[in-house]
Amino acid sequence: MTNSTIPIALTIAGSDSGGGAGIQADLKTFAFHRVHGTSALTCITAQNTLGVNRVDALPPEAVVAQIQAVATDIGINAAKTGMLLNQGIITTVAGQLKQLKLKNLVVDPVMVSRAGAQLIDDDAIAALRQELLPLAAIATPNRYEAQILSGMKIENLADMQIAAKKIYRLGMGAVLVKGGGMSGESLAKDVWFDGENLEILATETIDTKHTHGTGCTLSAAIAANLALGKEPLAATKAAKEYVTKALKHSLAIGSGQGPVGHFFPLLEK
Ligand SMILES: Nc1ncnc2c1ncn2[C@@H]1O[C@H](COP(=O)(O)OP(=O)(O)OP(=O)(O)O)[C@@H](O)[C@H]1O
Ligand SMILES: Cc1ncc(CO)c(N)n1
Repeated sequence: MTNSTIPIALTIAGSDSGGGAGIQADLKTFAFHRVHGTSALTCITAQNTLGVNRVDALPPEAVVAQIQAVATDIGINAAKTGMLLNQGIITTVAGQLKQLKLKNLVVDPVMVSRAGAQLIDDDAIAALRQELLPLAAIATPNRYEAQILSGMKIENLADMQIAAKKIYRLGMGAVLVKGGGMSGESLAKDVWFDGENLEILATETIDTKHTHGTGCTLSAAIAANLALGKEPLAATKAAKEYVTKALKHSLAIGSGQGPVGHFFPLLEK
């Protein structure tokens, strides 16, 4: 039977040749949620479980053409942005998203990976802060991105809560400060702030080094859940449960940090 009612999600992000993060993680995550995934590539990374070897940007016009191709024909119920790399792409993407008046927008402000790789030009951070983040329904900085956006050091859960409140002032609907880069008690606890509710989202902590792509997978899962009609906080809680399960079935491939197992029910032996 054909299906004309499947929700549509769009990812605007970079390609990860290793298949664990970026566009590849996003499309797998959308598919797992039974959401049709569409994509606008911003850049191509030559990347594996050990790190990023090379990045090639696409021209901003090419990014616009991809977004327009999807928006004018297929439609978009929810979108996420990931690695946008440079100021030109960020400004252009923000302009497009403003025009589309998309309510369900998740902005993963990708700047630094947990492995320490810088994934954005220095002069692009201001554009991200001023032009894109205010359009987000939900923004999902990791520990290091939250430090840059809040201008404070984050050492513990209390710091994450203060940072969440500061970042919220940039104008998004809600912020989730992610705790994958924390240690001790705060590891894998995320802080949610939407202007009213300050909540700690905690799931089981998984003892694995194979965490490549957790952030991309989380923001894609939030977008998928928004496309399915969930409210922002419920969408985020469900996404965190999904990432935890995918981490439990992470893949020990390559000699560095392997990716999460996006299709874990199919991976069970
Ligand atoms: N070991 C772990 N056990 C359980 N959950 C984890 C673990 N590590 C990360 N997470 C969760 O994964 C999600 C992504 O957070 P994280 O801080 O890892 O993002 P990130 O640094 O953007 O990821 P990446 O750059 O690797 O894509 C969060 O919900 C976080 O709590
Ligand atoms: C393409 C891409 N996007 C995002 C991240 C952050 O994990 C990455 N490592 N690579």
